[in-house]
Amino acid sequence: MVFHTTPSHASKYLFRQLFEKDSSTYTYLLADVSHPQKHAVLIDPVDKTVDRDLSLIHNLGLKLIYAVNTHVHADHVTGTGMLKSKVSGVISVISKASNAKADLLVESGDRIVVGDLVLEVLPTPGHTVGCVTYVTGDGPDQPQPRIAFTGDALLIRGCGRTDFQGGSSAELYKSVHSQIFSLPEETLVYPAHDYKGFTVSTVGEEKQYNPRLTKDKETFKSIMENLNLAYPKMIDVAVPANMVCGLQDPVPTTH
Ligand SMILES: N[C@@H](CCC(=O)N[C@@H](CSS)C(=O)NCC(=O)O)C(=O)O
Repeated sequence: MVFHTTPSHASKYLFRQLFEKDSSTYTYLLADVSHPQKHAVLIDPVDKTVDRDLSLIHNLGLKLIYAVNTHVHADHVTGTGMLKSKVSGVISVISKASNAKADLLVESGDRIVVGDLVLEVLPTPGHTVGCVTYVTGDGPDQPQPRIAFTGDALLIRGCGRTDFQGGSSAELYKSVHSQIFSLPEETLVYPAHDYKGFTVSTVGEEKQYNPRLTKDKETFKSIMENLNLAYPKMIDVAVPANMVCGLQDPVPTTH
């Protein structure tokens, strides 16, 4: 149990931060363990680590309901399609704005409900057109402080690049400031990647120390135009696959 919850909720929700080392991707497992069936959600699963994640879910006695993506990833294939093929009833989720296929296409203000746990959808385009942040609800029965799963919009002391998939530095600046930096300062920030060894931050910390997003908009745009990053190695495979959630409607295996 890692949530910094009030004592009354300390044993209600389960949270795990999982890592896929080849793409430095974080996957998050959340569950309402007070729910009779222990409903669970995976955020940003990776194909290579689906078996690890399912083994954990099995060990913990959880029932996976949702496999959720923050966006169409360019550096790895999502595990969403594999999860659907291995666990019946799993609902794949991505934003409507991503133009990708999934069972549930979410947009601003939508809520994903997992037991009593609520994930609210905040539109945070800029790294890609369809990026969203999922933030836990602010009701009294929700984790305290709130938790924001920012995908690649906001990384710890960084942010997602804006040079492909409809990326826009001006849009990303607006998204982070209006949607994420407006959350309570103590809100925990859990990104989709980390390349520096960080695991978690807070909105207040990023508002103070993020070396890109603390700058004015024009300086930010200039920083983003001069990152000179190589394209992700898997982009040509990952983007088309992730437009169908890895494998949206898998053909059942016959033996
Ligand atoms: N070397 C990796 C890709 C690294 C990279 O470009 N990361 C993206 C997020 S995944 S599309 C990014 O936005 N990075 C921002 C930054 O400042 O590093 C690979 O080849 O896969």
